[in-house]
Amino acid sequence: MVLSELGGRINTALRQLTDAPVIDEKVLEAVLRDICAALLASDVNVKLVQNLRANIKSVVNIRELAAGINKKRLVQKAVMDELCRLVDPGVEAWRPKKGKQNVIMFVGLQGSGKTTTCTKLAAHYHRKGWKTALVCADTFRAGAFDQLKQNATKAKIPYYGSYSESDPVQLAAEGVAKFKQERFEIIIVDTSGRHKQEAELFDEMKQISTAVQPDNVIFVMDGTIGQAADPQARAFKETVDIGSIVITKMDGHAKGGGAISAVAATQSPIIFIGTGEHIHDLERFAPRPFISKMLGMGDLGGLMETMQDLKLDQNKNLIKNLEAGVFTLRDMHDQLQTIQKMGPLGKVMGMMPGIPQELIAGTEQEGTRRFKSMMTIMDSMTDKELDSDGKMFEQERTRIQRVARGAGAPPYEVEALLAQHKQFAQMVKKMGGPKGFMKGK
Ligand SMILES: Nc1nc2c(ncn2[C@@H]2O[C@H](COP(=O)(O)OP(=O)(O)OP(=O)(O)O)[C@@H](O)[C@H]2O)c(=O)[nH]1
Repeated sequence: MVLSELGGRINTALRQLTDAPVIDEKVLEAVLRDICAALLASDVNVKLVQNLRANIKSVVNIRELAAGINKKRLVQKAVMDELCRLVDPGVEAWRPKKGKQNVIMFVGLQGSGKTTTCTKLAAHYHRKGWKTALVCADTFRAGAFDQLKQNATKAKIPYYGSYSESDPVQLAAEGVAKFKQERFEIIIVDTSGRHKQEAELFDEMKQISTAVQPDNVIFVMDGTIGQAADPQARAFKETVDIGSIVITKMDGHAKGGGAISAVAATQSPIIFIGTGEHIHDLERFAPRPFISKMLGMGDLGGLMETMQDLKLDQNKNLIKNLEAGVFTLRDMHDQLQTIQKMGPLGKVMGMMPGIPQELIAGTEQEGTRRFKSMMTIMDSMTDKELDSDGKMFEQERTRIQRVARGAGAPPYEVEALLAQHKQFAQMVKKMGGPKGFMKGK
């Protein structure tokens, strides 16, 4: 899962607030030190980390806080707010307009994932009912047109390109003109990349931009890029008017922090992240849900969208329960089962509230093992237990022993699962109800 290790480390740092008998400046210092170290290890830009630390310290002035104020919650909130600010330039992301010919131009270095992301984005809009087309203006890399053609054909998306025309500006202009005339609503233009920020690449980008007059320029950045992200993003921003960012390769072991900090350099919002090589491996990005997911707190909005996209109707009960602010052990059990149906573990997992962070971290194999162990524990519960809020385990602790025996697992694993469930049931309760998060959906 994206940045799950960073999320885990930040959570560990924050746990010091719970463990300390009194929260004083020393404790706050230790928490901030560990959070900053974790961010730096994930390649988040050094200056941004320094700002984050200073901002939190200015909000949480331990010595001057009045008695009775919940310091732990104050620190947690300040950390959450600052992490969100890190990925939020405070600019509203561009949105295509219905009934208009929206031209989107992709830019980025070679191999950053432009061509792949163009098709992913086209497929995304196509799924949502927009009349979408692709234009390949990458004449630099010989295989680029074939790659786009292949992906577009698979996704049933009309495309334009040429094997013989070598002028990318002309190709782009022709393709866009053709699709505009045919009243396509989303016209995505793929451009070529180069090994590094060369003058030639930037000249070409400028010329294409002048020729097609894009409504939005998307800057595609490789998530594994590290601290080099900052100068790269600045160089692109100075040449073309970047409107939004997509960060790719955020699956696997990408640290991601470097690319994420590019938000500050470009002052442009990240709109999607790429999480794999397949056409559906594109996740919508929004600051708060992303941070919430990174910290293992789930992303209900993203989850709902994915469930709708994948037409997972069998989860009607879960949706009903979530809306009512209820989250039983059976809901947790069903969530895990749903993951199995959704394909590779870890893909959708981070979006699901109630899925322990430890399950997401580490390799696919480790995840699968932990996943199976949780399923076995829940399969050893009775129907009454599964449909409950888990309190009966606290009241009758022999139930824990019985389930552990049945699952062949140590009792502490059962307790860990129950603790996790409790935490998320509380969160769901807050989000449900008349004013809750789900009501805005
Ligand atoms: N794992 C993973 N791989 C990705 C992702 N996005 C793209 N890739 C892979 O990255 C490689 C480069 O992607 P391309 O789309 O060809 O990159 P490009 O920016 O168009 O490259 P040029 O046309 O040479 O400029 C391909 O092997 C893609 O499959 C992603 O989100 N995750």
